[in-house]
Amino acid sequence: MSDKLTEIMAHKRIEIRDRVRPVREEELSRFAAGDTGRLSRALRDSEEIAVIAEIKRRSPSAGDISAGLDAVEQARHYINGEADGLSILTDEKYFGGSLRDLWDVTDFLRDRGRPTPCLRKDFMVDPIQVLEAAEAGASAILLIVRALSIDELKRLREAADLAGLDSLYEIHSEEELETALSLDPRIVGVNNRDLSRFVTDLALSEALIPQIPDDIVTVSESGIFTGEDAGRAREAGADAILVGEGLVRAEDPAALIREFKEA
Ligand SMILES: O=C(O)c1ccccc1NCC(=O)[C@H](O)[C@H](O)COP(=O)(O)O
Repeated sequence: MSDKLTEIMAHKRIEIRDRVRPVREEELSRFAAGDTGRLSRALRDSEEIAVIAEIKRRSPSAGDISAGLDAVEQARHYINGEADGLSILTDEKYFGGSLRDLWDVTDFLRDRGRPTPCLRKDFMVDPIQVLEAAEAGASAILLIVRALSIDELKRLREAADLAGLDSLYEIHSEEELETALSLDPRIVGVNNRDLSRFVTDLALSEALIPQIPDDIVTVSESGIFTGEDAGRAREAGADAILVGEGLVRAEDPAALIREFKEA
């Protein structure tokens, strides 16, 4: 695992330590309500390349991106641009996010009558975080394959399934792809960012996405800024792109989402 990711995961395990407790099946399953797989369906149903638009104030690679960003206002731009899904970074220390952002955005979407699915983008290590995601209205969680043991991946997936949440398996190598494929994924995301050097390269999506079976929804993540980048991801066979910094810095995020979709 890269140094930064090791540091973040170690921090996360300490941060959640006081909240960890056994999570009962009934606590999770009351959220399932027959609507499992909302994110994977939304991404697959999109006629153009689907866009998951991310809310992110800062990151280890970019530093401050938009320290004062209002999560709901940003979500409003994304909805105006017809984003197919939203990704909300809930990690405070490294990304400036919070669970409050997730609650606020899902409340906003519900009030607007918009069912746009939200991904809780965080460093998941324990089922309690899956329960928190479901309580806050998320439709999906992130599982970073290189950061978790097989047992942890299975335990988190089981909790997500019980709560009716999709699991996005994030990979960065062929070996991680093999691991993800052994776990019957509905969604696999290729993270173009090398977390040890902090450089992004869409060539990774171009190499890995064609190796993913067609019945799995594929997402190209990180380092996408232009219509041309989105076109490269689409050419590689991606069903969706996940874009953070490019959209947060954009003067008109809704227009940029439309540009991605037209690429
Ligand atoms: O973005 C980082 O610097 C980072 C560092 C360590 C772990 C994860 C990190 N990013 C999380 C993400 O996956 C991105 O926020 C997401 O893919 C969007 O990337 P971008 O469009 O390049 O902002």
